Amino acid sequence: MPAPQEFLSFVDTNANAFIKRLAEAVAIPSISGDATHRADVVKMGEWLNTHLKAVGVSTQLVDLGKHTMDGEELNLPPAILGRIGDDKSKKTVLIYGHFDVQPANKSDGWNTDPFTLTIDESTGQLIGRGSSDDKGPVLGWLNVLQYHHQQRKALPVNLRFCFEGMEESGSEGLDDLVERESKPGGWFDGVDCVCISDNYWLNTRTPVLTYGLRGLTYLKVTVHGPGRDLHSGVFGRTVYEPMTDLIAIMSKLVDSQGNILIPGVDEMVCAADEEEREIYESLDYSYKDIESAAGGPVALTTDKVDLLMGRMRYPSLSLHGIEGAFSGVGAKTVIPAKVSGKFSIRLVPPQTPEIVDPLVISYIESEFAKLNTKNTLTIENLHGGKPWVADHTHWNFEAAKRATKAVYGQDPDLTREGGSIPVTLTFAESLKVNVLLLPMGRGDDGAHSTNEKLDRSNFIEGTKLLGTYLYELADIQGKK
Ligand SMILES: C[C@H](N)C(=O)N[C@@H](Cc1c[nH]cn1)C(=O)O
Ligand SMILES: [Zn+2]
Ligand SMILES: [Zn+2]
Repeated sequence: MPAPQEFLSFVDTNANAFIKRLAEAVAIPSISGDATHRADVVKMGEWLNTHLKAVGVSTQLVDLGKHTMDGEELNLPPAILGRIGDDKSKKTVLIYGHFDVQPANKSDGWNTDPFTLTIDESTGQLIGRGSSDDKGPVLGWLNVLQYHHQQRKALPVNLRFCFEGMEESGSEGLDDLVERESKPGGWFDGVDCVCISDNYWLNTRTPVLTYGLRGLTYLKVTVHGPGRDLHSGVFGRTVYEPMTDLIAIMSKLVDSQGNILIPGVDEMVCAADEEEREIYESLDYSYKDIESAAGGPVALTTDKVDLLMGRMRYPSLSLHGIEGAFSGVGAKTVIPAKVSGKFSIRLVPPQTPEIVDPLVISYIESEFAKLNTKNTLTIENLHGGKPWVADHTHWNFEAAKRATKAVYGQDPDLTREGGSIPVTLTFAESLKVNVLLLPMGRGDDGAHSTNEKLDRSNFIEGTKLLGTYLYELADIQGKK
């Protein structure tokens, strides 16, 4: 059953109202990684809950308990469970998304206020934190629901929803909820497949369906030294300096070509054979796509297959920052007393945080011992998640492929995503059903970066894609 023309026209007619609603969502700075914004994450969840109920979804806010962040005990933002439809003759689809965002400050290099959705009329870009990751896609589902509710049209499938406010900070508390609700009688009982719209096309031209995600382990290495910050003129060359030790350690984790220097980590992943390289060769991609998305001529190689495998099928280690170091304007002559280096490793099968962390910790400890310093070292895991790979020949993918062809007039590329969505594997394992990633945004959206945007056409055609996918699912031969 193709999506009704009336639905597609409704989306076009209401495009401006949908953008206005996206602006409301972007205006709530729901930054999960910043304790001072925890109330905003809760507010964003309440906003979404209200809008879901307004389009006919029965919802429940679920308390996920507490957690500790930067030494402070905080309430986790409630997750939202939703349901609409209970027709036994229809398939039941679980939709996941997140309403938290990454931090953003104008001073990071944004051209506009990150929490004011700015419409660039010349490019059609909707610029603002969360526009692409993941408020745009989440609101895409609201747009689809609004048509069915307002026009009193039955949905072609039953829907279940799971929205969280901690995805950007390790999805704390969510695995337990998903496992509990996947049991007989639980909220997700009877789910036939899962759809997540929370990643990106590879480029700016070709829609994709995604069948893999990298996992993640995020670590914080702290070097503790003197009892307080010191004057470098008074103490320079007389004490062991924490920053010097930390930089020595951080410089031994990865080289400038991206090779991970921790013994055993890169080696854990087998090399691709010629047949596998051909899969990457067939994707619509070039080093120019990565350079234009990155905003500079910085690709590690011009070999497209090596670039794609670097993003999708091999692990990567990135250095993110140093807490406690002097980073303000001016030239403060300080020796920081305690500094923490933060880095993460994107993991691919068979790697998991449990397997990789011990290798990392013992390597850092042995490198630290070689420094012969009197400073001390601690290592913490801030959060993590396992990698995930799905069967892309499943009817769930076939429905999404037909929907893509119908909306965009072209077949999607099949990709693995370099980013992580920790709960994906939990859905796959707890529900034992196929999970599909159906992204809305483009490869140059700048998720997590400055000037994050979602193209107007991706928001509007992406809404059509999500709705059309539900109609194709209803039609396709599969379970039910
Ligand atoms: C792919 C998804 N939209 C995303 O951005 N996931 C994050 C998850 C995360 C983990 N730590 C912080 N955020 C990512 O891949 O970085
Ligand atoms: Zn993100
Ligand atoms: Zn996301």
